Amino acid sequence: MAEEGIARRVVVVGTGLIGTSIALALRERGTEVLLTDRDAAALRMAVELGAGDALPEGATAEPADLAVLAVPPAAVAVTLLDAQKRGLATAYTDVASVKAVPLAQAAELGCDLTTFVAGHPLAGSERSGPAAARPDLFLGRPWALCPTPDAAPEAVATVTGLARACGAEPVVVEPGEHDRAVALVSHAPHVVSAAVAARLTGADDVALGLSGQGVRDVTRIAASDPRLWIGILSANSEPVADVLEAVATDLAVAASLLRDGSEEAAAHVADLLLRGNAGRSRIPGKHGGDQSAYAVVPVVIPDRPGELAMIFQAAGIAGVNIEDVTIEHSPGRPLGVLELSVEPEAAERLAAELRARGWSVPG
Ligand SMILES: NC(=O)c1ccc[n+]([C@@H]2O[C@H](COP(=O)([O-])OP(=O)(O)OC[C@H]3O[C@@H](n4cnc5c(N)ncnc54)[C@H](O)[C@@H]3O)[C@@H](O)[C@H]2O)c1
Ligand SMILES: O=C(O)C(=O)C[C@]1(C(=O)O)C=C[C@@H](O)C=C1
Repeated sequence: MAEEGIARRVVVVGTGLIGTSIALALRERGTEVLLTDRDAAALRMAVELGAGDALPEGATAEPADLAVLAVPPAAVAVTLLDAQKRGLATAYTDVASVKAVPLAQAAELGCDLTTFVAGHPLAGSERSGPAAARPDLFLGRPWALCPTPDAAPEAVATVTGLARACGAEPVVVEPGEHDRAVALVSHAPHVVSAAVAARLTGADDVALGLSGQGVRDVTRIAASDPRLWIGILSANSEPVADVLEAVATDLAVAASLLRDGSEEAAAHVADLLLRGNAGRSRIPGKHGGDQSAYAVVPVVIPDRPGELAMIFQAAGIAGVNIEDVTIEHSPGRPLGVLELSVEPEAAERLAAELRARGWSVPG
């Protein structure tokens, strides 16, 4: 170990979106990374992206400090068994979106659970494969860790160090609790997104042509790889079904109230919308903070090269840290609205600096 909890040499098994993103984040910190994937093209691309070197065939001369198994949930247990038989590393972790089933499979296969600490970074994308990988994917995101009672403290320290090295916040949670939690905040939302997107398969050109940002936001994750997601959902079926049934009840009640058409019925629909506002406001912002804690400074920006860079530079000159950024494009016009989230006390200073430099800052 170079320093406590920080691995010097890491093997990444599975060079898709998550494995390559972890490898890139580690490479930025100078960690030696060895890569392997059963798909030769995915491995080659990860190597070309600078994520590390290909792991030589057969056992490595000296076990790495850590092997990260970034394969689909159904492949975690067999991949762990194989990696442990090859003596790839002194500690092992996975990144699968579901935890209880792969852990039970690993125990059943006779894997060594003293060196394995199951993990799950809560960051990703609707895109798969190494081409979509980013070293900053995990910055400020939670990274669930589910050590079993058998896990050695050294293995827990090494895997905690991996999460921190990728810029994430480790959160220790029991596997069953993890799976129920992600059913609510990740897996059921995925199915709901797919159900909304599925309505569009029969949409005509007029309807599709009127698509705004709302439908794009609600359906972004519906573009994900169905093979990966069926593996996730079927390994967490009961908790996901519980959430989907509750959502389906809300939707069925809303539909019947809308058909009713009375003022009283509309008030009940409004109640669902208000519960939606309340639920949405409970999602933590960056670093687990309250997202409503930031003030938003809107800036009208012409669609010109270098515009964003100049705005960020002006924020730097004003000594204002930008916590988050969104861009709303104005369809068919060479304009957009940039929304800069900043600490409330910095909002006026930033607005004044930007106005002084000629940008339009409404409000
Ligand atoms: N996609 C996300 O947003 C996301 C986020 C967090 C965690 N995860 C989890 O990360 C894991 C990987 O997902 P991904 O999005 O990177 O998928 P991906 O399809 O981009 O990459 C998976 C890689 O694993 C390889 N692979 C599959 N089976 C293998 C095996 N038996 N041995 C070696 N390599 C094998 C594939 O060839 C592929 O390159 C999954 O367990 C998933 O649940 C995904
Ligand atoms: O942002 C996305 O594209 C994701 O769907 C990422 C997301 C999530 O639901 O937040 C999806 C599955 C993972 O297990 C972790 C993260």
